[in-house]
Amino acid sequence: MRDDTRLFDTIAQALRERGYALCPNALPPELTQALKAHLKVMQDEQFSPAGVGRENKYAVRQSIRSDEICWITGESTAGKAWLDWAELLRRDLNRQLLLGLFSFESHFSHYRPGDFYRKHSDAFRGEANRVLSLVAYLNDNWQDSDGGELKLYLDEAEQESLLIQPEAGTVAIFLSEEFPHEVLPAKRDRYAIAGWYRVNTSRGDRVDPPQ
Ligand SMILES: O=C(O)CCC(=O)C(=O)O
Ligand SMILES: [Fe+2]
Repeated sequence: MRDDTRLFDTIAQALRERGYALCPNALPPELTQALKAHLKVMQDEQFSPAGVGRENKYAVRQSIRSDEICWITGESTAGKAWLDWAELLRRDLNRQLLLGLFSFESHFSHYRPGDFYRKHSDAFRGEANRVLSLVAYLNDNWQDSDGGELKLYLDEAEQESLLIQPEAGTVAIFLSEEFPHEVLPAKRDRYAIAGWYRVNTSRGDRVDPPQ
């Protein structure tokens, strides 16, 4: 596998300074290829409507998000390669930023034309579950006119925001509690992976994250 030390350094520095990192061409090209090839052979039935909320509050709410997802378990070669890469990043960020990231969960997402995910936060303040969000994009030749950007709100008043195009190889990483964001509707199919690093908040009889 190629050496991603410099990329991980850049990500760590951006997280330290701003709380987010946007990196075009960040995924190793052979990993991007493998994930795209895997998406092509995946059947539509492997995807199911995405929900919102955690555990017993989880529910499909198509007025909030209309994409379909498939959790990545590592059973496929491409899925395993992705999890391996996310693990290298986890270890490096823990070493550099002392974040204590403990586990990682991620899913493929498919937004059909017109699909969206309204403004949301990936974690709830004070509930130290999802600490860091990692999104990787898998779409070739994305054009401005295709829409489908990730809109990341940068300040409390949500006046300032960034638009990120879901171009293959681009990776967006941000502190889950700090940056509300939304997925704008696209004019073409939009494929991505969304993932979250969590800290271990297990205590007493409650195991969290759930096994
Ligand atoms: O696909 C994206 O750009 C972000 C998706 C997202 O925000 C999520 O799944 O929580
Ligand atoms: Fe999100």
